[in-house]
Amino acid sequence: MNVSPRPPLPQGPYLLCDDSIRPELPLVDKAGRLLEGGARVIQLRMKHAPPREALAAARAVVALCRRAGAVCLINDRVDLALLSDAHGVHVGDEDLPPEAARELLGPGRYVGVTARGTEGAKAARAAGADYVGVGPLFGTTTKVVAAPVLGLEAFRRVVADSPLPVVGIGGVGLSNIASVAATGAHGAAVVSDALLAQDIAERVRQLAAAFDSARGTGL
Ligand SMILES: Cc1ncc(COP(=O)(O)OP(=O)(O)O)c(N)n1
Ligand SMILES: Cc1nc(C(=O)O)sc1CCOP(=O)(O)O
Ligand SMILES: [Mg+2]
Repeated sequence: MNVSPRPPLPQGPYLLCDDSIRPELPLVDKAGRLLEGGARVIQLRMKHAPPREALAAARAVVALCRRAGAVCLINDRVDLALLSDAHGVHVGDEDLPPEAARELLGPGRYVGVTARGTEGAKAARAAGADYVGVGPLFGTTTKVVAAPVLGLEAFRRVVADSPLPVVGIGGVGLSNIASVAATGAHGAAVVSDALLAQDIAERVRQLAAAFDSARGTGL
């Protein structure tokens, strides 16, 4: 029997806890609000925190997530994932290759990889990834992405053809998360729409309800 050492990544909204949005709010507070709203997957994305602050934040956020029964992935940094006992990492073209991340993390943790289309998803699978983050799905102002916006139709084709679960990213929010769920995507990654909300926890609840209502309907 072939038993995976990692349970499948929970489906639904995939929330990024990002230090570039509302930088005045500590990462651990952001994570607490995301978890209060029921977040089941959090990616800690730190592009500005100096190394010691980043390590402390990773340890604190991972501990919070574990207490809440949520999965915590660290963006880019395999070293911080190991030091903080995170559930895994998310890596892209400018980070360690997924094979190296897998080698360091072993079979018990998740490796997520950025892909721009089906070919990237196939390569990620061959490299030992668990899921692919595919984007930019819609226009985003959170990051300058050196790839064209996919749009829903192209994204739907990637979801259909990908050998790995697909998490859509880029411009996803309450106004369109149902359309992402309807494609059959495993998850929908949300950054600014949640973190800029006045009530972050309530926004996460709304995102989850919208995703669940449309999951795989193909509408
Ligand atoms: C779920 C998810 N998908 C894609 C990305 C982008 O990762 P990457 O290409 O490494 O870019 P940065 O996030 O490091 O700027 C992601 N973070 N999460
Ligand atoms: C971090 C990131 N990666 C992307 C990619 O397409 O690879 S888009 C993105 C930012 C998404 O932020 P928002 O939800 O605020 O649009
Ligand atoms: Mg990266």
